[in-house]
Amino acid sequence: MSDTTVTAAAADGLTARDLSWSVKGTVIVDGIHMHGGRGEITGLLGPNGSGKTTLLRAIARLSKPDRGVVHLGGTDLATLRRRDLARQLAVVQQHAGTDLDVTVLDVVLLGRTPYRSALQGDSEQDRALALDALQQVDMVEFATRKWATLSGGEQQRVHLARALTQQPELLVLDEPTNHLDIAHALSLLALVRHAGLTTIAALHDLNLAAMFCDHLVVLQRGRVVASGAPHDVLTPQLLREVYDVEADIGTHPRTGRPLLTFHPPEPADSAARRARQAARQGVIA
Ligand SMILES: Nc1ncnc2c1ncn2[C@@H]1O[C@H](COP(=O)(O)OP(=O)(O)OP(=O)(O)O)[C@@H](O)[C@H]1O
Repeated sequence: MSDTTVTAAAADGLTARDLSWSVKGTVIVDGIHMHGGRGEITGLLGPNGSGKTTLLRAIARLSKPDRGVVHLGGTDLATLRRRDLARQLAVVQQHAGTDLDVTVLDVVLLGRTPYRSALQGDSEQDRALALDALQQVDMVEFATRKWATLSGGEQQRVHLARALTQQPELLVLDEPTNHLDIAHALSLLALVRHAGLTTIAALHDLNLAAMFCDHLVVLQRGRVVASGAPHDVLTPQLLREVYDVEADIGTHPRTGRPLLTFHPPEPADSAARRARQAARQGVIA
């Protein structure tokens, strides 16, 4: 059986095995094993600096892992040429800005690049796909606007439109809601769910993660410390141990998903919390 041959375990969705990445001798993500079900949203959680972006970059082959493999539908992503990889996965990164003097529609049409030759222009079908994606993210009236004039949240929605226009199997989203108001955050995640793509998304808002993700993976200091269904993962104990916060976990009356209510920290706890946070900043052995 060749490396790229489908195996029973890896055929369905995204599987990372023993994925590790380090910089100048410091291990940033360490031996990650995770699975994202086909057509499901897997939420990647963890405090600032826990390794979410680094892991997403290694999964998307934006950086080369030190070791480990990533399979999508049974294919080892490391075996794909750039163009084939771009047909398989689309990435929406944090701070993915560009200073180019281009329109919003031009940015979305970049999603069609993997499907055409260097000399080929945009087809009518490309434009129709791009405009449809802009419609879905509620940005179609901005199609002719200069990209650089958009707000952070508008740029984020356009980046999702570009990723959808790419028609990938896998969507990799790094904090896709961080610039969005609550209405657009909810509608963007609902749109992602409706798209039915295998999706892995780093999220900071735990209530949004609970509401939209099928599966959660929690990172702490570059390692997976919990993974499973939202109800199983989001416990008061995990929130205390990983985020150093106190919370009550109820059930959303309409969705049946976990509903988190956080306790404001007591002023007297601040010094102890800062000390615990400083202790957590340690380098991974
Ligand atoms: N190229 C690099 N050189 C040095 N340190 C790095 C590099 N890339 C990442 N790190 C460090 O690795 C750790 C993990 O970073 P990463 O961006 O993956 O965290 P994150 O979980 O996405 O954080 P956040 O929630 O703040 O976005 C951080 O401490 C970061 O400073």
